Amino acid sequence: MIEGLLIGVQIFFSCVIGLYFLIQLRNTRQSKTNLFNDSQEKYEKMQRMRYIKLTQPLTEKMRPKSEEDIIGQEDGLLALKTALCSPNPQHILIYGSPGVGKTAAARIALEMAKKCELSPFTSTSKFVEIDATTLRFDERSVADPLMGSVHDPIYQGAGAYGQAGVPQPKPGAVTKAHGGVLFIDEIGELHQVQMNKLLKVLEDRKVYLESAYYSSSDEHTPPYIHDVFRNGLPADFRLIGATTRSREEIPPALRSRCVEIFFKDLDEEAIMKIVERVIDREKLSIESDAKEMIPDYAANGREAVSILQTAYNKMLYDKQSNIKKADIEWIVKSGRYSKALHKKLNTGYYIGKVNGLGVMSTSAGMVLEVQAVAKKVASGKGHINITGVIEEEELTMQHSKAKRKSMAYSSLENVLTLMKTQYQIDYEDYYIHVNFPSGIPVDGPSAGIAMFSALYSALFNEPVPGNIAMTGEVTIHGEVYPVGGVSEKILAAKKAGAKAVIIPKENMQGTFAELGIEIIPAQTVKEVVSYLWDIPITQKAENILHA
Ligand SMILES: Nc1ncnc2c1ncn2[C@@H]1O[C@H](COP(=O)(O)OP(=O)(O)OP(=O)(O)O)[C@@H](O)[C@H]1O
Repeated sequence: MIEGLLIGVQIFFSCVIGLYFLIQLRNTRQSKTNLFNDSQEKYEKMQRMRYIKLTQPLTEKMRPKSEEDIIGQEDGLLALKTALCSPNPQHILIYGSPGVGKTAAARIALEMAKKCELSPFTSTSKFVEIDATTLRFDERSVADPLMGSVHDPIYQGAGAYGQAGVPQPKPGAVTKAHGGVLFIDEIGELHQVQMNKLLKVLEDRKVYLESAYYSSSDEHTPPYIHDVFRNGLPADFRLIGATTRSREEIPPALRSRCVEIFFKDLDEEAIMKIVERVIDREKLSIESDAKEMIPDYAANGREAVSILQTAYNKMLYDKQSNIKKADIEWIVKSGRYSKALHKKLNTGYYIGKVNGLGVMSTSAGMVLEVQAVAKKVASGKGHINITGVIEEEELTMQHSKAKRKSMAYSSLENVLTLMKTQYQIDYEDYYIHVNFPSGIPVDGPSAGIAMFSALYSALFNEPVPGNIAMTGEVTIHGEVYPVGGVSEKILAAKKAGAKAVIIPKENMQGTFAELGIEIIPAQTVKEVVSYLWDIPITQKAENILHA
């Protein structure tokens, strides 16, 4: 009787367990069918999407394809080729404004290096492009498209590796670029931690990934995974970083590992060539006054191509047969393009007005006007005013931040001291105003001699020739100290129509003779005065200067 009862219970439980597994099996089948149905639906949708194609935008079509297509960047392109077409290609940093051809030139330079016998690049070398502004910094490195990451079993659900409890490495851009070039656009925006990791990879030429789930003694871990964790993922590439930031803003550790190349801002001539190239290739019909307007409003190559693309679309929309001046005027107005300032120097003489020279954050030179007025007032009632300069600057040091008076502001103080000690002008008896017009905030010491000359001209009523430009730092003893970016400044002065440029003697280089403009090296402000107003330098002044 008890035996019969036990058998009954056994049969009952067997039925329950059998039923349970039957339901499980049905559920699994059901979810598999659902998964496949869902996936099939998505797959079909994707196939339909692949048939939809918009035509290639002009900006894409007009991407430079060969060396000849890069306009106005001969020096930059040559420097790129030299760095890459070598048995030991170098890492490169390219500085330059947006849309001046940095990315296009880097691509072309790699293509040329691939054909160069000396270089280790081969036809399979890849150009991997990544934008630092879109690289999100993830402290846990769960997803790191630059360095690569590890999908730990807890993150990846029921995949084969996850089920086996094995961490799965995901190669990043540094590995994808192995054997080729890794191009990082806007490299100056890279997070500090990512920058440090990148420097380490440049050193090691491989990237090490870590995971708490990796065990070197686990026999179930496939050999590929052991190899990755033991020897790292290969990452032997050449880095080309592009940035619109200035050299000073880029970490010195990166700069010291790279050859630095500067791309120029494109002038009207270069932009016109780009415009003509697009018109030619696309067989666009455009009236000549419409064409001539474009370089006045396009600040770079990308803008030039984009204005043309919009003009072409407008022409089609209006059912016209050619692009007219009115179309470009409409684009300029609706796109809020502002007219480029191509400063041209005048040949007249001016009191209290001097052409200084500066360097923009993009390393291009520019002419900066410096104005000064000086009016004698009752003794001790003087007032000093300086406008158009940055008043204070913040310095970031290794472990702290500090503030100081801007260098342009300090330069004026040097000039005032000089006026008092060497020219017996007590500024407390004068109303003095020095102004930098044009709205560009000025800083740095290099406007020193321009400020000095403008103030000297205003104080002594001495007119200054309008076709001379100058750069140099002034000390309180009247010496002219060297400054940066002198060749870019000379080129900017030449483009603006200057007859001569005064520069610090220490900055003088033999190659300046090829620039086709008179260069006047000056060691002291007395020499500047002597050149501008032909006042002989007295032995006395020399003695004061070198005391
Ligand atoms: N120097 C140039 N010569 C010929 N075309 C140019 C030049 N500069 C820009 N262009 C045009 O502008 C487009 C964008 O240029 P590119 O992407 O190389 O500029 P970039 O300097 O890398 O800009 P960004 O810093 O914004 O990435 C090119 O595809 C090309 O059509």
